[in-house]
Amino acid sequence: MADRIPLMAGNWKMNLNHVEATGVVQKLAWTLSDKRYDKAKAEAAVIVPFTDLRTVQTLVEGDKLPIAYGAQDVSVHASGAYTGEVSADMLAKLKCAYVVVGHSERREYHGESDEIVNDKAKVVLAAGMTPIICVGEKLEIRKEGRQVPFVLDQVQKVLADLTPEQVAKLVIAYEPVWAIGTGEVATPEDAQEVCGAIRRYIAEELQGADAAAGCRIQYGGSVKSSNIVDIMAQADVDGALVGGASLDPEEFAKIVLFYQHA
Ligand SMILES: O=C[C@H](O)COP(=O)(O)O
Repeated sequence: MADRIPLMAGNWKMNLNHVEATGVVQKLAWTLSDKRYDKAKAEAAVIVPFTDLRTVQTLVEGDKLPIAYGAQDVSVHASGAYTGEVSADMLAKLKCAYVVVGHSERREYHGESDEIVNDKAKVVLAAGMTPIICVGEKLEIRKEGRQVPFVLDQVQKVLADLTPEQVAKLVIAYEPVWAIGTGEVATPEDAQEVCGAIRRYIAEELQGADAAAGCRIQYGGSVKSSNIVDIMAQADVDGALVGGASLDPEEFAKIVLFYQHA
């Protein structure tokens, strides 16, 4: 896995208000420190609702916690009359390290296309943060055995016009939609098949070998402490985007600390 430090990102989705966030982040930090967490072996991040960001920032900075944080979405617009939107500069001002773009729930419920996801990735990069760009196929595509070409087509579109240097630093999350929140986890081999194909495609067809070697590719979909070790044993899986299991700080800490059992 070269020198790519695995990224374990907990996507809280629309769960945990800012008061609850304090307790969860503190408990996560205590548990990690208790278990001698080593930042060089895995990076821990929480991807929280917008309303939690300032609280999490204050906690992380104040107590110097070894936890990165970020947002779940961003506007493509820089500023102006876009009611309800949050700009990349606003997130950068809150010192977000990461911004998730193109999550399948945004694609499904808010009609986000690959082109919008590409625009969002660009504004995140321009504001100095790292996008976690989500791709993944629905069940019918998987049943037809078309998951690899389908996801590579998404990858080509969401990475359009990005430079090799930008791609080397970003994160791609492969999340088969049929495995999200369903308890239906892809096998480690399923995850490797698509993550490996993404890396080869970037190397051979898109931004080149250095970009492919630097880019971190996560798996997401019903990740738990009981399956993370086998998933992380795959050559092209550089971490996980974790939904439900990240709401429990003890369970999420076990996922971050997967390397202690690898
Ligand atoms: O962003 C996270 C994914 O949607 C996975 O969610 P899940 O772990 O609850 O299946």
